[in-house]
Amino acid sequence: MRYLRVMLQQALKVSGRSASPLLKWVERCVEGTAGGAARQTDTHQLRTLDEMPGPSVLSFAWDLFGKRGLSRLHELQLEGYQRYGPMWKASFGPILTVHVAEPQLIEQVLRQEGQHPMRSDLSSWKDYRKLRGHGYGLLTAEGDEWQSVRSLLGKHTLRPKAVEAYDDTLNAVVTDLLRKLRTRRQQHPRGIVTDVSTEFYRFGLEGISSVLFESRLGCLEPVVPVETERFIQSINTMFVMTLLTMAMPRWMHQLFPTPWDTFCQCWDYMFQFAKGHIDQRLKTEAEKVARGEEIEGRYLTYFLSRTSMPMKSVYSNVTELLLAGVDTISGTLSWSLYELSRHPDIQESLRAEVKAVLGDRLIPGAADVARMPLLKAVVKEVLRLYPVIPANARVVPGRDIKVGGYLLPKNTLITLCQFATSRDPAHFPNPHSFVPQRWLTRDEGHHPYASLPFGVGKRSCIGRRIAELELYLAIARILTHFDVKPDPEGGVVRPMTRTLLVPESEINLMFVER
Ligand code: HEM
Repeated sequence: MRYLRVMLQQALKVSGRSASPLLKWVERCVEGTAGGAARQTDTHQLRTLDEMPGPSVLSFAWDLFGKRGLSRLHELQLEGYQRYGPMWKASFGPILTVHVAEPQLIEQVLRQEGQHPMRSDLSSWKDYRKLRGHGYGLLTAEGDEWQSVRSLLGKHTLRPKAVEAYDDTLNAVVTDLLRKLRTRRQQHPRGIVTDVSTEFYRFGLEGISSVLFESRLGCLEPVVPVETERFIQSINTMFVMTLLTMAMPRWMHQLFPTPWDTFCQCWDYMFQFAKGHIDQRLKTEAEKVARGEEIEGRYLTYFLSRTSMPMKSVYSNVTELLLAGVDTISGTLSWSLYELSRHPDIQESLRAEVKAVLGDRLIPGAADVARMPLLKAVVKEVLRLYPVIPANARVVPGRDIKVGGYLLPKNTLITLCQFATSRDPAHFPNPHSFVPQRWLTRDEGHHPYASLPFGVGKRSCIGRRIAELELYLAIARILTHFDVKPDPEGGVVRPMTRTLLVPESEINLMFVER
């Protein structure tokens, strides 16, 4: 039935009637049978978890560990859908999780998430904090603690006006990135910057630090400070170890201590790094106050430290914000340039859009990028194809919930298969192709929950506006200065899961000075 829907949709779209009422009527009729699992609750008895299909514990463990499944977790979503339909259960080590791979069902879950949504247990992250006596940051806090930090931070990160104020700060970081790209291309006989993601990790860290501390770390200087490299390396290793430590029952940590020990060492360094920068920044402020100077901070750490939040929470929040701002930006910027280099026509149209808005100016501001619809469409399309968080999650504590005709007991971990939905031909024709134009028409024809790279609702990404601004400013300026081409000797780069979705191999790009 699902394929009938896809064929009907595509046939109508090919005939140029994508926005027609006919398509909507067909979709409604077909969804009444294929996507209507939810509606079964009205007429049928709810099914239990025992009746849900899914691989046996052994076969899933074999998929994960025997067939490199940990790095292919995003592909296992597509395979799971093919084998079991839109909902299936699987045991990820000691954790039983229900996979949900249709936007209608994801919407049902998110509409029942309650006042204080819980993403997932993130057991190993929380275990580490308990072990060391650290506080929780926004990523790991729950309940009232989460709510109060969210309200505080949201004032400075979610309001458009507050975020626009960061455009000068971020543009200064983009200026350094351009200089670094120029140096790197000059060092290569064919103007190629190898492994662009490494440079973009540094850009991500420099960007989020400038927003958090209003001071620079020097990540884009010719000689990168050792501690920032070590911080980035700690994030990478910690993400690899997250999946491993969560897939292993706790008693195994003693039998095979390396993953857990490495995981803790990475976090130790990240907390230490963040604390060092916060203490340094606050000391400078205190000295200014002592000299009777006015302090006028516009950076997040300053806002946090002026609240009644205990310092322990300031440290953990800043650590988690630093962490959240690195891989997310690096991955999305790498894939954006990778796809633009392979689609020179789209790159040219985007450059024309930037020029039309900027005129003679070279540096856009927040108000300028807001007038660049193709730029926004490119980032949306990149995040559809390569959602940084390929599988989001929710746990609903306290009560059972109904999803797709099943009754899910309270505390069930529900995996929201965003990678599968955003590559679903029922919602995105030609789903594996880079087609930013699909976001430019008013009636985009897909379910609103089909591509949710930043999540949705109360627990959605708090850094979304900052991330988008940073990406828009960087892409617009890179294209103003360079033609970006693929490395003629490079091949196709595929994504892989490392908790987050990252490029599986190096992305090498040719930067031609304009
Ligand atoms: C392309 C860039 C980014 C993407 C795709 C992204 C995506 C996400 C997603 C999917 C979530 C989970 C939402 C949910 O559970 O519904 C999330 C949460 C979060 N993100 Fe981002 N993110 C990005 C950049 C950033 C940046 C730059 C920051 C820091 C300024 C950040 C900070 C956070 C935090 C703190 C949370 C937890 C929010 C909460 O639990 O209340 N993110 N992000």
